[in-house]
Amino acid sequence: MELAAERTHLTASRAALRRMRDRAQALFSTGDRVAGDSYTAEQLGRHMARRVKELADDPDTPLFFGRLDIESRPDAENRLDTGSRLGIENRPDIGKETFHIGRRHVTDDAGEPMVLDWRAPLSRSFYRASVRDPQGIATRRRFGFVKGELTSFEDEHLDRGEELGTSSRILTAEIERPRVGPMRDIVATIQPEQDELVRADLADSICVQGAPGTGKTAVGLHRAAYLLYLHRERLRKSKVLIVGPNTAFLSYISAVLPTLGEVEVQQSTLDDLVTRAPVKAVDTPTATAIKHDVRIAEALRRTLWNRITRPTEPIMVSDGSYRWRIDIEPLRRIIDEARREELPYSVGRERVRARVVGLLQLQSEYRTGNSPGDSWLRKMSKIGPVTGFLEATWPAVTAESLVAALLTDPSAAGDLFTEQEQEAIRWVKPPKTAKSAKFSAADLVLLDEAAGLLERETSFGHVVIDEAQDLSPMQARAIARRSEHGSITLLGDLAQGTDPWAANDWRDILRHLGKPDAAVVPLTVGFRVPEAVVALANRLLPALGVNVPEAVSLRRDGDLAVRAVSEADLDGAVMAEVTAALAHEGSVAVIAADTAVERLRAHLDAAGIGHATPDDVDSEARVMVVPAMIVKGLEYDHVIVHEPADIVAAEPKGLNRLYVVLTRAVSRLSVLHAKPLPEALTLS
Ligand SMILES: Nc1ncnc2c1ncn2[C@@H]1O[C@H](COP(=O)(O)OP(=O)(O)OP(=O)(O)O)[C@@H](O)[C@H]1O
Repeated sequence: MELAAERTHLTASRAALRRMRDRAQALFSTGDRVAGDSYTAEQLGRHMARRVKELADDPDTPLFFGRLDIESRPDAENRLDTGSRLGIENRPDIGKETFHIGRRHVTDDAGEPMVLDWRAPLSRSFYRASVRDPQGIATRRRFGFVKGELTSFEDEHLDRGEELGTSSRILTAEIERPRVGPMRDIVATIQPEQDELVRADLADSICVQGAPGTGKTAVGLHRAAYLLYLHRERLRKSKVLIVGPNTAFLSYISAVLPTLGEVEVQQSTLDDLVTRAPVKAVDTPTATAIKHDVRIAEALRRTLWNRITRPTEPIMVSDGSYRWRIDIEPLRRIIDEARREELPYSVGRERVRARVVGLLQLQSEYRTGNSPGDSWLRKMSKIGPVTGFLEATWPAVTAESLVAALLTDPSAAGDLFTEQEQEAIRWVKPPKTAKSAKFSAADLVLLDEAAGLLERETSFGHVVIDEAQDLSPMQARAIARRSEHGSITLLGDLAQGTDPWAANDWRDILRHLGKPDAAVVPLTVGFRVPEAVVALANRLLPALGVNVPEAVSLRRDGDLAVRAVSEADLDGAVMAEVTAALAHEGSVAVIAADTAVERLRAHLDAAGIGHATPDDVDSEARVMVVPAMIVKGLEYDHVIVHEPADIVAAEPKGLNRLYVVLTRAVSRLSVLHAKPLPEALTLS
C-alpha cells in the first residue's frame, strides 16, 4: 500500500518536472521576443538553455531517494523555523509534514514542493539526524530503486530510538552494486562525516586525507554541487574548477555533476591547465625534479626583476614646436616607486609608462595652458624616446623569453642552485629566439609561473583538486594563482603519492597552495575495496614511509586470489582469468606495467574479447587493459593484476603504485605473478 503511494508520488513528481521543463523550454523559445534588446535576449537565452538542461530527467536515476517525516510542531515559533528553512515561511499547513528528498527541487503547479533538493537546508537532516540528535525528524525513509523504478523502502523511526547507520540494507546494496561505466553520484547515501565536508562553508579551504575508496572524489564533486547551489550567482561569475590527474580520470567523473544538474563546471587536468605551448622536449629525471622544486620560482623571479635597470639618460621629446624633457632624477623615482609597489612585472611596466606620460602632460599643460586630449596621450605613450626609455629600464618580457633566459643561463639567478644543478637544467643548444624554443612538460609549469609573474591570473571562486598528493610545489603554485581569492578542496592520500616529489606532509602542499591554515580532515571508512583486499594492500603501508590512518572497509563481501604461475603461462593465465571474470556482472580490468599493455591487448584481440580504453567511458565493452600509470582514482568490479614485480620496478615509487593498483577492486581481485611478489606484500 505504502509503496504504491510512494510510486504514485514518484510518477506525479516526474510529471511535474516535465511540466517545469516544458515551461522553461517555452520561455527559451520565446526569449528573444520578450527581451527588450539583443543583449538581454542573449543573456536570457543562455540562462534558459541552462535551466532546460538542469531540469533534464534521467529515467534511470530516481528523482527522489529519501523522505523525512517531521514531527508535528503546533507552536508558531517552530512552524516558522521549519518554514524558513524551506524558504516557504507562510505555509499555513506546516504542522505535520513529509518531505521527499531528491536530486533537485520539483514543485507542483501551485509552487508547492514535491521533491526537495538534497542541498536545501532542511535536507541536511536526511544525512545528519541520528537518535542522539534527531533534529526534529520522526522517521527517515530510504528508497530502494532498480533503474529508476521504486522497489522498496527502509524506515528509521528516530523518535523511537531506531537507527540503522551503516547496516542499512539500501546503503549496503548501493556499495556492493557491480560497477560498470562512469562514476555515479552518491547523493542517496552520503554518510554523516562525508556530509560535513560536502556542506563546509564556501570560505573554508579543506584538505581531505582519505584511504583508497573512502569517497574523496565523491565528496569533492558533491561539495562543488553544494556550493553552486548555495552561492549560485557568485560562483557563476567566479566559476568552479575541478582538477584531476589525467583524461581517463576526468572522463570517469565527468557525468557526476551533470547528473546533479550542474552543467557549468570546468574540469581539467593539471597539464591542460598550464598548457600554453606544445611539449617538444623531454627532460632528464634530474632536470624534471629541479624544475618542480620551489627554488625555481625564486630563480625566475630574480631573473625577471634583474632585468630592471636604473635610468642613465633623460627623456627628450619633440612635440611640434615644443621640446619636453624629463631628467634622470624623476625617472629614477618613477622606477623605484613602481618597484616598491610589487605589482606583476608587466603591470608595473605600464604604470611606469603612464607616469612618464603624466610628466610630459604636466609640462604640456603648463606651457600651452590646455589639457591635451586622449590621442595626444596615446601618441606620447608610444613615442620613440618613451618606448626607448622603457626598453632600457623596464624591458618587455614574455613568459617564453623569461624561461628561455633562465634555462640558457641558470647562473643568472645567483646561488640558488649548485653547479651540477645548473648544468642539469642548462639548455645544451639554446634556441635562436624564445619563439623557436622547444619546451618540456616541466617547462610548461615554469611558463605558467613566469606568466604569473608578468600578469595576474584570474582566480576561481572554488577549486577542487583530486589526487593532490602528487602536486609538486610548482604545480601547487599554479593552482594557488588560480585560487588566490577563492577557497579550495584538496583531496588525496599520501600513501598513493607516486611522483618523485609527492609530499609526505599535507602542510607542505598547503603552504605552496597559499592555504597554510586549511584543516586536514581524515576519512577512513572505505566504500569500494572489500575487507580482504584492503588487508592485503595495507601490508604495503609500513614500506611507504608516510604516516596515514589505515582504511577500514565497510565491505565484508568480495574475493581475493593471489596465484603464482610460470613465466610462460602468465599471459595465458591472465586471459583465462578474464574469461572467468566475464561470467560475473560488472567491469573487468587487467592492470599491468606499461610495457605489457600492448601485448595483453593483442591477446584479447586474438581471443575475440572486445575491450575498451580507459578514456572511453561510453564503450559497451566490459573489459579493458589499463596501464598501472594511469589507474589512479579509477575502479573496476574485477581487477586482475599482471606481475606486481614489474609494476614496482617500473618507477622509483613503484610500491606506492602497487598500493594504488591493488585498491582499484570493487568486488574481486586476482593477482597473477611469475616473479616473486614484492617482499612487503608477503609479510603479514
Ligand atoms: N556514501 C557513499 N555511499 C555509496 N557509495 C559511496 C559512498 N562514498 C563513496 N562511495 C563509493 O565508493 C567508491 C570510492 O569512492 P571515491 O572514488 O570517491 O573514493 P576515493 O577516496 O576518491 O578513492 P581513491 O583514493 O582510490 O581515489 C565509489 O564507487 C563511490 O561511489
